[in-house]
Amino acid sequence: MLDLYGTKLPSRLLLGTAQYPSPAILADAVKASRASVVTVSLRREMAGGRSGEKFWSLIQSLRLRILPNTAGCHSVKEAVTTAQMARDVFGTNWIKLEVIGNHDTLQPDVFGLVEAARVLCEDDFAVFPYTTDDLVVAERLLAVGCKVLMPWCAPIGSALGPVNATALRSMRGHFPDIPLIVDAGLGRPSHAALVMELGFDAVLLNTAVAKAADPVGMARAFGNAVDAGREAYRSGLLEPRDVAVPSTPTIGRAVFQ
Ligand SMILES: CC(=O)[C@@H](O)[C@H](O)COP(=O)(O)O
Repeated sequence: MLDLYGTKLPSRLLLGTAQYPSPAILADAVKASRASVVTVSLRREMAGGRSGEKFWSLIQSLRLRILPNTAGCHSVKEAVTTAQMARDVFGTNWIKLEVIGNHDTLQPDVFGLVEAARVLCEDDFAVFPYTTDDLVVAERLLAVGCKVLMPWCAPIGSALGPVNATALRSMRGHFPDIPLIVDAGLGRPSHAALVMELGFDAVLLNTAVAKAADPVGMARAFGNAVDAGREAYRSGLLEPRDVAVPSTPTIGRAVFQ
């Protein structure tokens, strides 16, 4: 089972709740994915008025673990304040911490991220930092109290999939005991399977499901891909090699008449 801050979760898929064609499709997609955690944006809640209330009731009806996020925050102050409000609104100390540093790539401001994580960890938050695949930044996040890391594999919403699988592999190797969740940039179920085969503990995604022609079918496909990738990792994948190795025994000689 996936263990995040002492909470055991049956699924290794975390799903975002934005951009779905309708609330009903969102609910069906979440169920089809078998996700056990959904992310929710405080900004959306606050901006939504009555529709925000309905959305929140829907999310609650799913009876899943909620991971509020600080999506859209560009400074330490903004992210910390949003996290503190989210704790009150959603009744959880879990926070997916985003401090965005660049408008074009939506990549994290890793300096602000470490500082915001420090403040929030001191305030007893369970911080899930949305970060890059940089090992030094990862060390800093762990040093200030994060117990989970969430590296991107490509820019949010890009659907590019793992653009630097080598860096992800290296991250897994450096932090064998830290839960690592790939967050952002996954476009296809095969991308999710690939990062799970690398030994990542879970994936978090949104756009690839919400914007699919059939979000419910795509959610199911991602759920299956995550399971397949995890089982493949646990079953011991073969290392690729450059030379052929016969897969059929060739002892003896065939007799031709
Ligand atoms: C939903 C969420 O919390 C984000 O970090 C992000 O939106 C996920 O990325 P994709 O939308 O690229 O899957």
